[in-house]
Amino acid sequence: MNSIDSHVKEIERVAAGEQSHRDPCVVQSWLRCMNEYKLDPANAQDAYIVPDATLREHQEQAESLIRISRAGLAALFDQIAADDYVLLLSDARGVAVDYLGNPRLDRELRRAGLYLGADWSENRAGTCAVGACMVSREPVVIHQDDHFDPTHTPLTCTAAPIFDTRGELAAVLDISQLSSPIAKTSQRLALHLAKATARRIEMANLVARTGDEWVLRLSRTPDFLDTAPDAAISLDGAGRITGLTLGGLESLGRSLGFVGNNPQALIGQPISTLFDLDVDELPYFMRGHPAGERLLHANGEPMLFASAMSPADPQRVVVPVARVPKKEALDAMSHGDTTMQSLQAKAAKLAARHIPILIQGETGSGKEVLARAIHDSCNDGGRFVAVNCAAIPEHLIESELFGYVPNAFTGAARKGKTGLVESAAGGTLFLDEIGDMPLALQTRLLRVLSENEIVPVGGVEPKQVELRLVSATHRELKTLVADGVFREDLYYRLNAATLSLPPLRAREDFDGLLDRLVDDLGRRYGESYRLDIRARRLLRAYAWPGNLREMQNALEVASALSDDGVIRERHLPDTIRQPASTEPDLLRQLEQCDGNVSALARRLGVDRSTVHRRLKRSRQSATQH
Ligand SMILES: Nc1ncnc2c1ncn2[C@@H]1O[C@H](COP(=O)(O)OP(=O)(O)OP(=O)(O)O)[C@@H](O)[C@H]1O
Repeated sequence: MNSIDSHVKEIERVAAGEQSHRDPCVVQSWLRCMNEYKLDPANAQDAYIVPDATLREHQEQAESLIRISRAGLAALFDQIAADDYVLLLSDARGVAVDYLGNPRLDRELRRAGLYLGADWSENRAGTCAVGACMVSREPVVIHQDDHFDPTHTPLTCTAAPIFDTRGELAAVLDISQLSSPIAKTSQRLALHLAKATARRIEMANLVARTGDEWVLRLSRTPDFLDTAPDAAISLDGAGRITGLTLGGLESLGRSLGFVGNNPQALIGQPISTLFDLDVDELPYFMRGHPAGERLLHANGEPMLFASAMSPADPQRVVVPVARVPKKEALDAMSHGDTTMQSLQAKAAKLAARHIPILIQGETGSGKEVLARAIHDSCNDGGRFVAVNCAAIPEHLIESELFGYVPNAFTGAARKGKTGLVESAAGGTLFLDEIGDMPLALQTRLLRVLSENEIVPVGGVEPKQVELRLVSATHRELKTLVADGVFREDLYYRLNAATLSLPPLRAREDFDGLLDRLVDDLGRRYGESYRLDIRARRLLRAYAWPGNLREMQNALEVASALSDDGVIRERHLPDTIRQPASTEPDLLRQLEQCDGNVSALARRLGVDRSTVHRRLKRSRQSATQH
């Protein structure tokens, strides 16, 4: 009898009621496969990967959990990658929506179903770790011939459930290997790691979703109370339990006997049903008090150590713009965009010396923010003085910039006036729209740069000024030189150190910027806002001619229109909500991303193969027309 036959016979004997040496969770799953799903163990089926469009739908629904889980999954993968484990995050329907695996094994992993988009629901795939975990809501190891379908018996798979803050199954974390030692005990460490990571993800999810509530983190010992607690619960202002990390709480409850059979039933109950604790006492359990003394009691008995995070706890929020320490202002300008990173490094070096800097970039791309960041990054005590050359009437620019001596001209103040250049002495003069500066003044500016001196209107005595000049323009200065309206010598003087800000549509850190602006709005209005996936996709797909300023305004309006803090498609301006781009539009958008398919894929929120497919279609339709 070959091994497949003996495997099938064993399952049939178990189904007929024979005792088995297998773990109870395996036996129960086999019985479900035979009796409920009517699967045939002799009928081997290949792993099933859902179509791209279906996968995207699953990913969109799990979007926030995927985002919150990412750091935990990456840390886990680092620990297990050397042993050729793959890591799958499956949603509550059993479809792998996130995946980390060794690209070297890509083809084998895909064939085995250890891959993005694989459907591991038990009624389709038979006994498997994801499927059994979904049904039992318990961590499981399904090792080799524990699998029901003979196709999967080479694999070893370990899964742990991830619950949402109300105790519903949200996802399953699975780590698997294509081949493994015979002994099932070889997977003990894998089980421990999967459980620990699932707890961390539940914890991160609870903290991320309860911005305006208290979070009470619980631990058996004081040692890791603030850094790696066992479980957590969230509490509203009246001290009622609004959410919990079910996996952690169950395991604590089991060992301490304090939770009862069903921690989910705690939702809505006052915290006093669990511990001898009142909401007013929570501040005592915050960081700053010795961890060893933050001990919770139940019925007078010491129970668990606790660490409370207040709704305004700085650990819970992204550092707001206003609170960015000045020295780090330059770093805070981007969130992983490579062009910005090299620009920031260049800016930091230039700022350290008094070299004139020219910032180029489309309107609203952040030229003034960059100029301020340069000033703040090495503030030597002087002021940041911003002048918009296009906004001051031409006949006033000279006196505004250079000041004037007493009674210099009719209507001038009797005591004279200090010019903006002089008031920036020791600091930074920011000349916005420098392309609009009249020619005569350009000559005087050149003198400031080369001689470090100014002569006020009506005066003869030059005054010494040391300052950092940062200028900005959204126009092509070279063209202005060719047209004779911008001095060539000044152009060369400024052009030596040019910083070109990328437009928003080309930024690789688009999502980071978006989240940052949404967080900033939340802080400004004391609310908590988030974007739903459709709104996010529309924002990604839009071309943003007005760059960050336009995005900031759109989000400001959308957040005001949202009733529950969720920014949805209908809250966005019409210009952004217009129907999804047509195929010829796609070519235009590709151009805007400098032909970079990965950048376009990120912007549209789809994968690269989808972009390639759509581009092929649009090129075909372009040649047909
Ligand atoms: N890196 C950034 N992160 C978040 N917001 C930013 C960033 N850069 C700019 N902004 C926001 O975008 C808006 C436009 O920025 P800024 O005024 O610096 O642009 P600009 O290029 O100088 O515009 P213009 O050409 O019209 O003068 C501002 O409200 C600013 O707060």
